[in-house]
Amino acid sequence: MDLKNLENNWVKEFPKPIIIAGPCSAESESQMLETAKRIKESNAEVPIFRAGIWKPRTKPNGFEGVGTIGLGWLKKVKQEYGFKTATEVANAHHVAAALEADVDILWIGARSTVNPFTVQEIAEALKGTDKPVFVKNPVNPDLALWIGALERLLGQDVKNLGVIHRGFSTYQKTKYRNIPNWQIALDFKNQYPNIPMLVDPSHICGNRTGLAGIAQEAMNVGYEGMIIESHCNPDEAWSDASQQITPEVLAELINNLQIRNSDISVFDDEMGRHRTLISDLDFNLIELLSQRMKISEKIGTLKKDNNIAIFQPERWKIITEYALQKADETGMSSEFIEKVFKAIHEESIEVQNNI
Ligand SMILES: O=C(O)C(=O)C[C@]1(C(=O)O)C=C[C@@H](O)C=C1
Repeated sequence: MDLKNLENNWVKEFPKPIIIAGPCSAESESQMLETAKRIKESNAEVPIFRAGIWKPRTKPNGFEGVGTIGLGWLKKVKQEYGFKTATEVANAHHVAAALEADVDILWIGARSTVNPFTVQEIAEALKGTDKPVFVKNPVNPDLALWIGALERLLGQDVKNLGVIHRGFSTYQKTKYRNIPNWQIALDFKNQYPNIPMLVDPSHICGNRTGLAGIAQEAMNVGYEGMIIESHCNPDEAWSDASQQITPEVLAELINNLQIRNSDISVFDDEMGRHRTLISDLDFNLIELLSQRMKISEKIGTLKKDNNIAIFQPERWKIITEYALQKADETGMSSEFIEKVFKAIHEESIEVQNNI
């Protein structure tokens, strides 16, 4: 059995988009029940209630979760409000306790996905379970590590799988807590269209204002749903207060989501024409790039014969400035053109280095 052949029929049990919502951490029975009640009363379609029971914190002395007592509260949420329940597991003890408490859905967090020993331990503890298990992307942008974690689960006969895109750590200060790096998630989706992918706007944004935008972008590219943090009193939350929203704000966010149709055949003719044009342009782009690299090779030979450094910052500065000016004139994003030209320059230097 291969990841590509998994049927993942468990998804069909849930309305699309699948929404998992609830507090970052379970704090008390009353906090859990009030959050659950208000999500229920908001009438948003949320079939699964989440809560962190064990919290991996960056530094010691932070709130590390209430532990197993919280599993009883999750059970109450299920009994009183009919939600399925979900929590994160990070070692074999967590798995044993969560299975014992009949939590319905489990996920492996981003800090665990990076560690093959941890993933292997969790996978072995989950051996043969038919509960759905989600794997969050690793904190570093490594697609193979993400896929490897799923393979470890499948190796233990865990066949109901899903993934969560929660963004990637970066040292740079950005408007995100974890930069989305959509391309990695889309590469995953491309390779494994049969594995449901949820977005985690809370961890990508780290604040309340960006959540709706990220959730919508994920729906636009065909994600199956989202996992999002909601707390009855977000400002007083014991963990990640700045990214949690009330159940009422959550309901508004869900109700405003536009869900797109994945079937493109309705536009067959028009889409076909546009796609032919794009194919032509792509062909020309590659032709031009190839011509550019051949000229770079000639320059490279001149440089080698005359013992001149390959990297020429003055010339490169002129090229970049011109490209950015053109980007502006044609209404394209300067970040995009900068990225493209950096990639071209890198390759050009490589070509000259190989002479
Ligand atoms: O103009 C040159 O010297 C080149 O080799 C070409 C080129 C480029 O690809 O544009 C490559 C390397 C230099 O750093 C600057 C420019």
